[in-house]
Amino acid sequence: MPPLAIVARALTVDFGGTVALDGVDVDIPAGSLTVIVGPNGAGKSTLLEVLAGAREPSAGSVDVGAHSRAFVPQRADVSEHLPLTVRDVVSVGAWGRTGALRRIAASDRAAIDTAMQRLDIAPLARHPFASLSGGQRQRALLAQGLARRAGILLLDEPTTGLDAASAERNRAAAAHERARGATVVCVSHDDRLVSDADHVVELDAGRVQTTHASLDDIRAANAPVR
Ligand SMILES: Nc1ncnc2c1ncn2[C@@H]1O[C@H](COP(=O)(O)OP(=O)(O)OP(=O)(O)O)[C@@H](O)[C@H]1O
Repeated sequence: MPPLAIVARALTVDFGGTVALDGVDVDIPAGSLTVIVGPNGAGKSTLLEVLAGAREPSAGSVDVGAHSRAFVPQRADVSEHLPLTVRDVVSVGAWGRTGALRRIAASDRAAIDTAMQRLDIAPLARHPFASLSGGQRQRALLAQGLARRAGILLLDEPTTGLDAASAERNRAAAAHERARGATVVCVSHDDRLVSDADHVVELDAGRVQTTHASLDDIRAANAPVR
């Protein structure tokens, strides 16, 4: 049994009568690429938010040990009116390491530059974030997550709505993070990303249906990937 980066037990999230998660237990192996799959409304994004520490569950526990976490939601939570450049938005990723009011270290600046290059947004560094297209914003937010250099990187649908080249770039970024030693957890409907996974968690109606070591495992079990 490999060491675990995340141990979640009996997670329940109740949105005032809508039970999004209903007693979910998940173990995420350290250093794995885990993909959470399932139909619309299954509770995937809610589970990712709870694993990221971005949402308190109604009941249950999440243990990440000493790992730091970086969470990349699907959409930007950045006001259109804030005069932030793309580089500013990516730099927020380093705040998790330095604190917002401390000087950004040279190693953090290098991580910010590398993340922007990896997602091919370096030419947009000085552009206002609000002027970016949806796909460009998604890449900037993923770059923000990479700049954090966290032990656990949680990505909500990192390839949805992107052109083929951008989707491939984001899959490569996830693979690179795993190769760096990070534990990467994605919610995705992307078969290619699922086929890269070491571990697949299938959710339906707020419950874990099955966990699989890989896409081949799912196919062998005849379970459709939705
Ligand atoms: N903030 C919220 N308030 C109330 N209900 C919510 C909220 N967020 C999610 N839900 C409900 O919780 C359930 C699970 O939603 P969630 O977004 O986690 O599903 P999902 O599997 O990520 O779906 P999709 O594939 O469509 O993104 C759904 O019934 C949804 O309507």
